[in-house]
Amino acid sequence: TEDVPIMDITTPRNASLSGFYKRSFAYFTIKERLPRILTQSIDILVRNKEEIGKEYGENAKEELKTVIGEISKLKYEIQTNKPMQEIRSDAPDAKLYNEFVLQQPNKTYFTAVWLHAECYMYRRIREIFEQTQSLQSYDLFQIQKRSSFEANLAAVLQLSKYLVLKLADGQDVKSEFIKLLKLNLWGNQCDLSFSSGIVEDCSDWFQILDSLQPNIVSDQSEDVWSAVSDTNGSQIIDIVLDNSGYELFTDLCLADFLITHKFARSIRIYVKNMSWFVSDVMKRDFDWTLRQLLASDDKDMKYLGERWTKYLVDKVWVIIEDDFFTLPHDYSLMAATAPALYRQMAQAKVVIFKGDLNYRKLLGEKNWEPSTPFNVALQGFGPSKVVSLRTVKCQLICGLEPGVAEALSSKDPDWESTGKYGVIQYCDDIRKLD
Ligand SMILES: O=P(O)(O)OC[C@@]1(O)O[C@H](CO)[C@@H](O)[C@@H]1O
Ligand SMILES: [Mn+2]
Repeated sequence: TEDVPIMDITTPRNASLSGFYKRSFAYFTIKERLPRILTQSIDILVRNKEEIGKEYGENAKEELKTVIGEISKLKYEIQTNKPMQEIRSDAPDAKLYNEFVLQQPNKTYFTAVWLHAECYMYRRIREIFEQTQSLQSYDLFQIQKRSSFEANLAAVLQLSKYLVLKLADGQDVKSEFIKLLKLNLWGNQCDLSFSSGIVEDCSDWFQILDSLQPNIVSDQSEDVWSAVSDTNGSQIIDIVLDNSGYELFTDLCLADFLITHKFARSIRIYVKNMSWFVSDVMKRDFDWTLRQLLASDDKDMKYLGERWTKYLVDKVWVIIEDDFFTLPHDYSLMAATAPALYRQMAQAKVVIFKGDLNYRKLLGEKNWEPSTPFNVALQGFGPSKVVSLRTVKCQLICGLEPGVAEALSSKDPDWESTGKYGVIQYCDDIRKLD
């Protein structure tokens, strides 16, 4: 990357995050994290070659060689700051990608908007598998996602018991809801693109929930409660998922609680339709998780598996796959790019967005002045009431009291990229843009 005109500065205020700013987490991600994710994926393919051959046929073993070559090539293109090429695919989203990249002023990995470059990398991985005969449906990150769920079984077990015994009793529903909301927030720490494939055990959250309160740097859980517990109007709640494993389990517990206490008649659950940011949930991860619960020896886990399967059968829970969630577009572009999805979300009482990537998309990947109100940072996006549950894993934020960001930076300079802090933010007065 010697000949790249990277600026040795932090991200200027109000600029888009980009690898162009050397003193940023975006730069670090493109330089170190993304290539590492690709290297580790190759290792996993090599290690599982025989297994893959058994499952996908002998031809798959041959095609794996091509796949590995293509992934290495992608890694080289990133590291040497090449321009993002056209995606060669007939899939409808490929056309949108190609048009989108073409419109951007900066097309190389380090100079593009970070969100665009990072989404594009995962789309290219998809393209590599699309071009094979035998590995069309292979999910590069499946092994990691599954072992992360397994590594967190203790926490899943603990939460199952709590949900079945305690949260069903109807005592102090409000405080139980807020507790579950916070538990769900911290579940977002379990993200594999962050731990670069290293599975972490996030058990014992209930014990430490109170002690984590100071780390919620913007906490609008009271407002979330008011919106969710409103029994007038729409009784549909939307959840835009993030990661598989323990986080997904906490999401389903929240969705379960909302149904049990009649805060929603139905929950629509949005998933990714390709392997995404390593740990993000696809429909098949969701189904696999339910199968794990159904097959469990633990009676509470099994019971939840049965109840949730019934919710799906009865369409109390509905899983929705939509291309929009794997496009590089931020949410302010949803109304124009995916109008049907936008109208659908407008039917919801609230839409809950999970995680850091969704937050980046909500804020348009812009380095806002941290005290900017959430409703301004949303830049006109607001099909309905918007909730964000996000642990802070990269350098953008809004809705903080003046001085909070500065105080955190002096106390803990890396505070924005560790996932140690979190926000629960809410907006019901969208500023419409003209
Ligand atoms: O959306 P998630 O799972 O909470 O986080 C996704 C994430 O790992 O991807 C980005 C960088 O690769 C980071 O901003 C963030 O930490
Ligand atoms: Mn994720």
